[in-house]
Amino acid sequence: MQETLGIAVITGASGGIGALYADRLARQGYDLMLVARNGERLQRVAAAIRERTGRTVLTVTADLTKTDDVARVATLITDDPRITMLVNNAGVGAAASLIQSDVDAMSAMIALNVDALMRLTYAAVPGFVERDRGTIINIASIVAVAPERLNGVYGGTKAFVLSFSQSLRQELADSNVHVQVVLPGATATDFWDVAGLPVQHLPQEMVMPAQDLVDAALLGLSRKEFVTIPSLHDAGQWDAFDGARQAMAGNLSTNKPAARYQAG
Ligand SMILES: NC(=O)C1=CN([C@@H]2O[C@H](COP(=O)(O)OP(=O)(O)OC[C@H]3O[C@@H](n4cnc5c(N)ncnc54)[C@H](OP(=O)(O)O)[C@@H]3O)[C@@H](O)[C@H]2O)C=CC1
Ligand SMILES: N[C@@H](C=O)C(=O)O
Repeated sequence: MQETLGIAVITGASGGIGALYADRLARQGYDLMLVARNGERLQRVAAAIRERTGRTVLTVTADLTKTDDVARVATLITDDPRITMLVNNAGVGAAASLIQSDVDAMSAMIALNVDALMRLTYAAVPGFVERDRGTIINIASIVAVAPERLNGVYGGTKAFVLSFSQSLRQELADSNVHVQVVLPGATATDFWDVAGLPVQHLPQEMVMPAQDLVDAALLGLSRKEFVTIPSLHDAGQWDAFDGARQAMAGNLSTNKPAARYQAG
């Protein structure tokens, strides 16, 4: 068996995109720590990967909307110097409008998509910096830049993931800790059932198989990409969008209101 590349921690690994990351990273030579709520599904994913790759696969049953569970996973990450990668993938979405959404469910979504991701990143980064080695992969969404597409709270959580990753990347620029943020478009997983809009209801030309999404994202990672949008065919569109943002950034804070806001 090839030597280990360290342990990759993957949240939301009991199915969908996370389970595919688990498979692909184990094949690359990572041992795994897989996190999700459904222990039985996690065990099945882990057993299949052990069988296929011979890698060591640990499972951690945790509900990442719960403070104590997040703290438990954070401690596992902080305490284990063999961990070299964190894939912040666990997340839920919603298709309902603000008026039709249950505000407690929205709050739980923020706890998972934002707070858990932030806390686990805080748990991983200091050790990665100290050892000058590590990779953080944050799974955002195209709704980070197109929030009108689905539920607004969901879009807001993914905008957080993008902004947080942009800032983190800048902060870690002088280290060997790499940050990648992945913005999937619609991907064929259980996500859509959980979100309340079966994937069959989407135009099928917009829906990517989950295997293709993960393989493309990992190819982007191997090229040291920061932002990876597998479904965006014209990469120049992202470059123009981000270039406009960066050009504007230097003009956003001044000591006088703009002329259009000066009375008279
Ligand atoms: N599918 C899509 O179209 C898109 C998905 N994404 C993002 O991709 C990521 C993965 O989603 P995807 O694979 O599609 O969805 P799935 O619903 O297939 O998988 C979600 C995973 O997250 C886990 N999870 C859900 N809630 C919790 C929780 N409270 N605590 C711990 N784990 C939890 C689930 O496991 P369990 O139920 O066992 O806890 C499951 O393993 C999400 O962040 C999503 O926002 C982004 C853009 C598009
Ligand atoms: N990226 C999906 C959700 O997050 C979508 O295409 O809406």
